Amino acid sequence: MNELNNLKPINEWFKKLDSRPIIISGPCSAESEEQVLNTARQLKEIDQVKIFRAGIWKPRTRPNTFEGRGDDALHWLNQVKLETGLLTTVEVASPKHVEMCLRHNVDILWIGARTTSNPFSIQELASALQGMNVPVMIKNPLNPDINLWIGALERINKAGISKLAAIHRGFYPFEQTSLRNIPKWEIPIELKSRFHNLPMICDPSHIAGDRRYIQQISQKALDLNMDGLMIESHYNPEEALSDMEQQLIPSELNTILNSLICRLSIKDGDDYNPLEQYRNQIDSIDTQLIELLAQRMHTVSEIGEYKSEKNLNILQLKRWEKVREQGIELGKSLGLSEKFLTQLLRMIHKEAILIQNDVMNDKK
Ligand SMILES: O=C(O)C(=O)C[C@]1(C(=O)O)C=C[C@@H](O)C=C1
Repeated sequence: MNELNNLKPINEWFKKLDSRPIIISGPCSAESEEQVLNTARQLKEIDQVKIFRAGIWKPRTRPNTFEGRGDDALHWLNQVKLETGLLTTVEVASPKHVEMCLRHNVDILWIGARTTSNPFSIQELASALQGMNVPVMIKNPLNPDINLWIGALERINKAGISKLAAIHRGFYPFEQTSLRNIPKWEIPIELKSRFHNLPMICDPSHIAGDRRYIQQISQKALDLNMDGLMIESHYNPEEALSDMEQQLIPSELNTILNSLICRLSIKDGDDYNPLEQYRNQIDSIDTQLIELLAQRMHTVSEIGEYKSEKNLNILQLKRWEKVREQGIELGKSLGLSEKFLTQLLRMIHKEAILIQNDVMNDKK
């Protein structure tokens, strides 16, 4: 059974997160104090940006590549908070990272795709987060396994984290594609349809791998009703030590954000329409209602045969009163109004009389 309890909408995580979509931005990695602060200062000028992201410990595919500045960078992030008022978020992959982030007042933690892929690591993080009141965002695992993603969300939620979000960053492509990661939009849609209250952020930078595609992926995410976007930015991407091609300078980010259309209402034809699910439920309930009514009328007809044979009255007042009373009593206890129940049962009884009338007339 799918279970995520007490999930809090992202707008309730912090007072500052009062608009939609939530925009998270900042460098792939915190490289130097100058880079972190310069980028943050430029991002602060963009109204929509509320959260500053930076990788501090970078789990890279191969060793001997830049793996982040580690603990020192936490001080730079604190500086960002003090100077710009932006909230901060950092990737954590071990209990030590969690402890360091909490000690340095990082506002929001995120768990990366590689970590989500490993339930052992997730369980260790869940134990470290037990009883903490810190928001956590969980990226999808590298492979398109929705259960692995759900499992990670459940483990962290079970540790008492109710400020929880999923981040869709696309899935590892086994073949070369124009995008760095395959979006497989059906997976976040399925996740959202299983957990309506789970905030969903899209990470267009990692899906794209190339800044040219970030606008269109961001728009698609918003069209799917996602709650926010995590987009990498760097004050000088040409000199970035990692993910150079996908980072935007803050002014480019601003242009993209201004071009995005945020749909406020759910329209027919959107790929994800929560109403559609309720309507499917209604359809299925209505089918059952009609089938049950048909069954009831079939029994009424059989009673009609019996009454005809034994020459009994169609109208049985005592029985009708009992049917009405017990129906109203049950319906009221389930929250239905007496007026509605009275009308409904009266209609059913009227139809029963008509059916029995027909049965008896046929027998004449
Ligand atoms: O119990 C019967 O005698 C019925 O025929 C069934 C039924 C009903 O619809 O519930 C129909 C007519 C009677 O007046 C009372 C009840």
